[in-house]
Amino acid sequence: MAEKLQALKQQVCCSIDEAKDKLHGLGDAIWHHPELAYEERHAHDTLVRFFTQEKGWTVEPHYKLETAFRATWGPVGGADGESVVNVGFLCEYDALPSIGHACGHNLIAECGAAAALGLKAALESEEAWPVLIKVTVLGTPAEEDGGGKVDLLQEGSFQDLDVVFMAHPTQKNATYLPAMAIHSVLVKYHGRAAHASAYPWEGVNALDAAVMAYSNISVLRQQFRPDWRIHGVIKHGGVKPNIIPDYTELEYYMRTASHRDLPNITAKAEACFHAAAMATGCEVELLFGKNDFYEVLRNRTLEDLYEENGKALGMKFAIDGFSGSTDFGNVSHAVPGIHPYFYIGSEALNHTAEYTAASGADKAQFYTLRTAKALAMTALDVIFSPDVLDKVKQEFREAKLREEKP
Ligand SMILES: NCCC[C@H](NC(=O)CCN)C(=O)O
Repeated sequence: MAEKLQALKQQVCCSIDEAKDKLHGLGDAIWHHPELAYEERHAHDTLVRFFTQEKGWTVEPHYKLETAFRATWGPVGGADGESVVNVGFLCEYDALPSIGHACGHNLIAECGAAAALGLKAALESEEAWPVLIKVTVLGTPAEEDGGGKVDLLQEGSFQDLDVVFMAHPTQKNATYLPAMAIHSVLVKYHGRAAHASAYPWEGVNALDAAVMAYSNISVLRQQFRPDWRIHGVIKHGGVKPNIIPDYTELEYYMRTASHRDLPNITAKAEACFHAAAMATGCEVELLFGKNDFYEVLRNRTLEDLYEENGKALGMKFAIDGFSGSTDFGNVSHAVPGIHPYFYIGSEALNHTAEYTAASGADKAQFYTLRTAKALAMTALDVIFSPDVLDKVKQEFREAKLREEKP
């Protein structure tokens, strides 16, 4: 049995290696054409074309969202009437404003596609399987802004998945990093314009409100727990020194280790925004982001299997580190899954121009496809032994119960 599983894992690796040029082409096409959240039309079309050209996939473009897609293969194996084990791989492909693929989502898309291709090839190489198996690739837009996975969850797109995999590029390999829950807010101050020298007393200064809000938050931060974060930018600050600004805009992200704390951090931040409005006489408008992201719910059974497979492929794993947030967090509360991180051959930091260069470099290919192999091998572990899937699901149920306790 163990030898058979090993041979199938070998098949995963060979198939991904054989497809490496077209997979590189896929990631490259997305990297060369960076698109913002919900606008990823080129990436969507590129991925849809890719899976349409591959044999055996049923492809649904514009799946529930304009720039989402679904590609499914199977079910295969098993006996009639048996329930299906549906393995999901996720592809992200949105970029950041001004700096392109500075978070390497082009590589996430490539990695998800590669893992799906590798797993399918291994499944095709074997005639008999103990269970019916289906492979699903979901193209999930808007991770950097909005949360396409949360939209898709609300549409029921994850309901028939048993287990779900994706991997995110960073500076090291890690089976898990503590992604934080996040809530966002756009803050608008409305004041009144006036000539800043001739009759400033006629003005109501919206820039003063923005600056006070920024300072209030900075003071508040000192009292935060170490696992809370708040950070913002001034998006509009006025137009000319001699016009008292009548409108300013800030955007803030509030993060906590658990989504249960988001209302607490939000209440504190709201007080800061309102205080600035009151002090300056401005009107304030708070527009909250449509989707909160949850922290990632861990599944150590899957993490351990992934680590074992990664190590067999030569990966070295870090055991700690920091992270931002991800809409995969919400997925992990609905379906057991993992969101490991992978090294791409560069020490550059995410969300910098240097990382954009690194995620488009040829060097990143080896690491991306190695990660895809480890994901597909982990999927094989789950499929090959029903006990493993039971353990994964049991751990998920227990984690949910713990998490739901008051
Ligand atoms: N508005 C959501 C921001 C998500 C963003 N995610 C990442 O940077 C990590 C994955 N791309 C964040 O700021 O954490």
